[in-house]
Amino acid sequence: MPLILTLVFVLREGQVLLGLKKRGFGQGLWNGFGGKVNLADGETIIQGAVRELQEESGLIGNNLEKVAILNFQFEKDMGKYTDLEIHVFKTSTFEGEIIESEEMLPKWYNISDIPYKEMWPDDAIWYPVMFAGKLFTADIKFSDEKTMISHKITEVLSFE
Ligand SMILES: Nc1[nH]c(=O)nc2c1ncn2[C@H]1C[C@H](O)[C@@H](COP(=O)(O)OP(=O)(O)OP(=O)(O)O)O1
Repeated sequence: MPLILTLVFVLREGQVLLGLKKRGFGQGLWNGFGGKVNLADGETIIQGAVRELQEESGLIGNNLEKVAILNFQFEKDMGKYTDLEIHVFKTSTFEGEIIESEEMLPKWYNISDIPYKEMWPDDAIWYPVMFAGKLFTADIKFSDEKTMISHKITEVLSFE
Protein backbone atom coordinates (compact mmCIF):
# COMPACT_ATOMS: atom_id res chain seq x y z
CA MET A 1 0.00 0.00 0.00
CA PRO A 2 1.47 3.38 -0.98
CA LEU A 3 1.57 6.29 1.46
CA ILE A 4 -1.16 8.76 0.40
CA LEU A 5 0.08 12.37 0.30
CA THR A 6 -1.33 15.68 -0.94
CA LEU A 7 0.28 18.64 -2.69
CA VAL A 8 -1.52 21.97 -3.24
CA PHE A 9 -0.59 24.85 -5.55
CA VAL A 10 -2.11 28.28 -4.91
CA LEU A 11 -2.08 30.39 -8.05
CA ARG A 12 -2.53 34.09 -8.76
CA GLU A 13 -1.74 36.21 -11.86
CA GLY A 14 1.31 34.42 -13.32
CA GLN A 15 2.54 33.32 -9.90
CA VAL A 16 2.50 30.25 -7.68
CA LEU A 17 2.96 30.08 -3.91
CA LEU A 18 5.75 27.69 -2.93
CA GLY A 19 7.11 26.85 0.49
CA LEU A 20 10.67 26.08 1.58
CA LYS A 21 10.38 22.90 3.62
CA LYS A 22 12.13 23.44 6.94
CA ARG A 23 12.01 19.88 8.32
CA GLY A 24 11.29 16.23 7.50
CA PHE A 25 10.91 14.63 4.08
CA GLY A 26 12.19 17.03 1.38
CA GLN A 27 13.84 19.41 3.89
CA GLY A 28 15.60 22.33 2.14
CA LEU A 29 13.53 22.01 -1.06
CA TRP A 30 10.84 24.37 -2.42
CA ASN A 31 7.51 22.65 -2.91
CA GLY A 32 3.74 23.01 -2.86
CA PHE A 33 1.95 22.54 0.48
CA GLY A 34 0.70 19.16 1.63
CA GLY A 35 1.31 16.05 3.64
CA LYS A 36 -0.17 12.83 4.87
CA VAL A 37 -3.91 12.23 4.77
CA ASN A 38 -5.38 11.10 8.12
CA LEU A 39 -7.18 8.13 6.53
CA ALA A 40 -7.47 6.33 9.87
CA ASP A 41 -9.57 9.26 11.19
CA GLY A 42 -11.86 9.14 8.14
CA GLU A 43 -10.32 12.21 6.51
CA THR A 44 -10.79 12.39 2.73
CA ILE A 45 -7.91 13.24 0.42
CA ILE A 46 -9.34 16.68 -0.39
CA GLN A 47 -9.96 17.41 3.31
CA GLY A 48 -6.35 16.47 3.99
CA ALA A 49 -5.19 18.79 1.20
CA VAL A 50 -7.18 21.76 2.57
CA ARG A 51 -5.99 21.08 6.15
CA GLU A 52 -2.30 20.83 5.22
CA LEU A 53 -2.50 23.99 3.08
CA GLN A 54 -3.91 25.91 6.05
CA GLU A 55 -1.44 24.42 8.57
CA GLU A 56 1.59 25.14 6.40
CA SER A 57 0.70 28.45 4.66
CA GLY A 58 -2.15 30.01 6.68
CA LEU A 59 -4.41 30.08 3.61
CA ILE A 60 -7.86 28.52 3.29
CA GLY A 61 -8.15 27.16 -0.25
CA ASN A 62 -11.52 27.02 -1.96
CA ASN A 63 -12.53 24.96 -5.00
CA LEU A 64 -9.42 22.82 -5.10
CA GLU A 65 -9.17 21.12 -8.50
CA LYS A 66 -7.30 17.83 -8.85
CA VAL A 67 -4.65 18.11 -11.56
CA ALA A 68 -2.53 14.99 -11.08
CA ILE A 69 -1.82 11.75 -9.28
CA LEU A 70 1.91 11.06 -8.98
CA ASN A 71 3.14 7.55 -8.15
CA PHE A 72 6.67 7.39 -6.77
CA GLN A 73 8.84 4.38 -6.08
CA PHE A 74 12.25 4.42 -4.48
CA GLU A 75 14.69 1.53 -4.98
CA LYS A 76 16.31 2.51 -1.70
CA ASP A 77 14.34 1.70 1.44
CA MET A 78 12.91 5.08 2.48
CA GLY A 79 10.81 3.57 5.27
CA LYS A 80 7.17 4.71 4.97
CA TYR A 81 8.16 7.01 2.05
CA THR A 82 9.35 4.15 -0.23
CA ASP A 83 6.08 3.96 -2.20
CA LEU A 84 4.09 7.22 -2.55
CA GLU A 85 0.80 8.27 -4.15
CA ILE A 86 0.65 12.07 -4.26
CA HIS A 87 -2.65 13.78 -5.10
CA VAL A 88 -1.96 17.20 -6.62
CA PHE A 89 -4.46 20.07 -6.55
CA LYS A 90 -4.53 23.68 -7.69
CA THR A 91 -6.68 26.62 -6.63
CA SER A 92 -6.85 30.28 -7.50
CA THR A 93 -9.49 31.13 -4.90
CA PHE A 94 -8.28 31.40 -1.33
CA GLU A 95 -8.78 33.38 1.87
CA GLY A 96 -6.63 34.37 4.82
CA GLU A 97 -3.14 35.69 5.39
CA ILE A 98 0.06 33.90 4.44
CA ILE A 99 2.02 32.83 7.50
CA GLU A 100 5.36 31.11 7.95
CA SER A 101 4.84 27.85 9.86
CA GLU A 102 7.37 25.67 11.69
CA GLU A 103 7.33 23.44 8.57
CA MET A 104 7.24 25.87 5.62
CA LEU A 105 8.51 29.31 4.57
CA PRO A 106 6.02 30.52 1.89
CA LYS A 107 7.02 32.74 -1.06
CA TRP A 108 5.34 33.75 -4.34
CA TYR A 109 7.30 32.79 -7.46
CA ASN A 110 6.71 33.86 -11.04
CA ILE A 111 5.77 30.76 -13.02
CA SER A 112 8.56 31.70 -15.45
CA ASP A 113 11.10 31.74 -12.58
CA ILE A 114 10.56 28.56 -10.56
CA PRO A 115 13.68 27.46 -8.58
CA TYR A 116 13.85 23.95 -10.08
CA LYS A 117 17.48 23.52 -8.97
CA GLU A 118 16.30 23.71 -5.34
CA MET A 119 13.38 21.30 -5.80
CA TRP A 120 12.70 17.59 -6.19
CA PRO A 121 14.18 16.61 -9.61
CA ASP A 122 10.80 15.39 -10.90
CA ASP A 123 9.24 18.86 -10.52
CA ALA A 124 10.93 20.25 -13.66
CA ILE A 125 9.29 17.41 -15.61
CA TRP A 126 5.68 17.76 -14.48
CA TYR A 127 5.18 21.38 -13.33
CA PRO A 128 5.14 22.58 -16.98
CA VAL A 129 2.44 19.99 -17.75
CA MET A 130 0.40 21.28 -14.80
CA PHE A 131 0.89 24.93 -15.78
CA ALA A 132 -0.24 24.03 -19.33
CA GLY A 133 -3.59 23.13 -17.76
CA LYS A 134 -3.35 19.38 -18.37
CA LEU A 135 -4.66 16.60 -16.10
CA PHE A 136 -2.26 13.66 -15.81
CA THR A 137 -0.89 10.73 -13.91
CA ALA A 138 2.84 10.14 -13.52
CA ASP A 139 4.96 7.11 -12.66
CA ILE A 140 8.31 8.19 -11.32
CA LYS A 141 11.18 6.05 -10.05
CA PHE A 142 14.09 7.14 -7.88
CA SER A 143 17.13 5.08 -6.90
CA ASP A 144 17.69 7.25 -3.82
CA GLU A 145 16.32 10.61 -2.66
CA LYS A 146 18.58 12.57 -5.04
CA THR A 147 18.44 10.46 -8.20
CA MET A 148 15.46 10.10 -10.53
CA ILE A 149 15.89 7.10 -12.85
CA SER A 150 12.67 7.12 -14.88
CA HIS A 151 9.46 9.07 -15.43
CA LYS A 152 6.34 8.56 -17.50
CA ILE A 153 3.50 11.07 -17.76
CA THR A 154 0.06 10.07 -19.04
CA GLU A 155 -2.55 12.71 -19.76
CA VAL A 156 -6.08 11.86 -18.60
CA LEU A 157 -9.45 13.46 -19.31
CA SER A 158 -10.67 13.31 -15.69
CA PHE A 159 -10.12 11.53 -12.38
CA GLU A 160 -13.70 10.29 -11.95
N1 LIG B 1 9.24 13.84 -5.44
C1 LIG B 1 8.40 14.77 -4.94
N2 LIG B 1 8.10 15.86 -5.66
C2 LIG B 1 7.26 16.80 -5.19
O1 LIG B 1 7.01 17.79 -5.90
N3 LIG B 1 6.68 16.72 -3.97
C3 LIG B 1 6.96 15.67 -3.23
C4 LIG B 1 7.82 14.64 -3.67
N4 LIG B 1 7.89 13.71 -2.69
C5 LIG B 1 7.10 14.14 -1.68
N5 LIG B 1 6.52 15.32 -2.02
C6 LIG B 1 5.63 16.12 -1.16
C7 LIG B 1 4.31 15.50 -0.90
C8 LIG B 1 3.95 16.09 0.45
O2 LIG B 1 3.30 17.35 0.26
C9 LIG B 1 5.30 16.32 1.13
C10 LIG B 1 5.68 15.29 2.17
O3 LIG B 1 4.77 15.39 3.19
P1 LIG B 1 5.19 15.15 4.72
O4 LIG B 1 5.42 13.72 4.94
O5 LIG B 1 6.26 16.10 5.12
O6 LIG B 1 3.83 15.58 5.36
P2 LIG B 1 3.36 15.92 6.80
O7 LIG B 1 3.13 17.41 6.82
O8 LIG B 1 2.20 15.02 7.07
O9 LIG B 1 4.62 15.55 7.68
P3 LIG B 1 4.80 15.50 9.25
O10 LIG B 1 3.92 16.57 9.80
O11 LIG B 1 6.27 15.78 9.36
O12 LIG B 1 4.42 14.09 9.62
O13 LIG B 1 6.26 16.28 0.09
